[in-house]
Amino acid sequence: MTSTRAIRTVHTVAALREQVRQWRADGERIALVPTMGALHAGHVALMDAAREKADRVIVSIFVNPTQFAPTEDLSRYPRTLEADLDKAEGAGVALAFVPDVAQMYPEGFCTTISLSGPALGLETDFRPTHFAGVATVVAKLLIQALPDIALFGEKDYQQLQVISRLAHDLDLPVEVVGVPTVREADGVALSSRNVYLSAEERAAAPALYVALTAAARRITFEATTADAVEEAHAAIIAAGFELDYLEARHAATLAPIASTMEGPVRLLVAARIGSTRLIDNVAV
Ligand SMILES: Nc1ncnc2c1ncn2[C@@H]1O[C@H](COP(=O)(O)OP(=O)(O)OP(=O)(O)O)[C@@H](O)[C@H]1O
Ligand SMILES: CC(C)(CO)[C@@H](O)C(=O)[O-]
Ligand code: BAL
Repeated sequence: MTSTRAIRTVHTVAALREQVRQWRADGERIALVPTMGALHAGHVALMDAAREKADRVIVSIFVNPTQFAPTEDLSRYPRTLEADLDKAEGAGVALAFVPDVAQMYPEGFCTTISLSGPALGLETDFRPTHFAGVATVVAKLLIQALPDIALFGEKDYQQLQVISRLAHDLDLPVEVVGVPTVREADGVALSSRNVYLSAEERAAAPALYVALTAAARRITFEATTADAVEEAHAAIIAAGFELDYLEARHAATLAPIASTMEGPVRLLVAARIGSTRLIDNVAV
């Protein structure tokens, strides 16, 4: 069957590499936007930023099993490939790389990346195997596509710092670019997992961003982080969430930080409401 789409879809590393080889021969600059699909306006912002910085944009769509713990939502994670291809095409993406699990993890696959630094604490305290899975799949994608730049959302702020460090430490010849979080009008960060929220849970969801921005304002005044974090903690619990973490960290290293005198501060939160786990973060 011949596709009528302007976007080309490939499923194998060999086909991805052949397309990249042709573009490189034409002297074109290439951007990669890694995703797990279920694309929304947050992903489109990454693609738009990629279009501004490169001649050709590749989006990868792969729900990576190795970053999910056995108890997590791998089986129910939203999968909307046709709508995703429409959105990517609308955003001017030239190529969708849509591998299956056997393509990414063939029989006998047994290599993972071991992390420290920005991977310590926060998400890792609650999803201990998560970043090893993310780092391994992102390293594979970067080596498969060899883009000039790769774009990631600040919504997953710890992931962005882990990947920046990974690319630097492994001398991957790619510039890692962070893109600001796209939010709903009420402040809720767009996320594929928002579809899990009931109407009542969705109504409570802005509490995360409201509490974070209030804490950021207070820290700007007081310099110290502890009291503002405690106040935000209480506000989020009062809104009906169970808190995994709410912490002030150094914006680049993600080391714990007590005051703005020690460096730039980022506030990061993960909280659960019903069966949904949301994350968010703001700069101070
Ligand atoms: N609201 C957003 N603003 C900017 N970037 C985003 C936003 N949501 C996701 N991204 C980025 O899109 C890329 C792909 O993310 P992913 O496919 O996991 O989507 P997601 O909405 O974050 O889903 P999940 O619910 O799994 O967290 C990541 O770099 C992520 O940070
Ligand atoms: C970077 C990523 C595509 C790796 O699977 C994923 O963690 C995501 O969507 O943020
Ligand atoms: N956007 C992060 C992917 C995950 O939570 O698995």
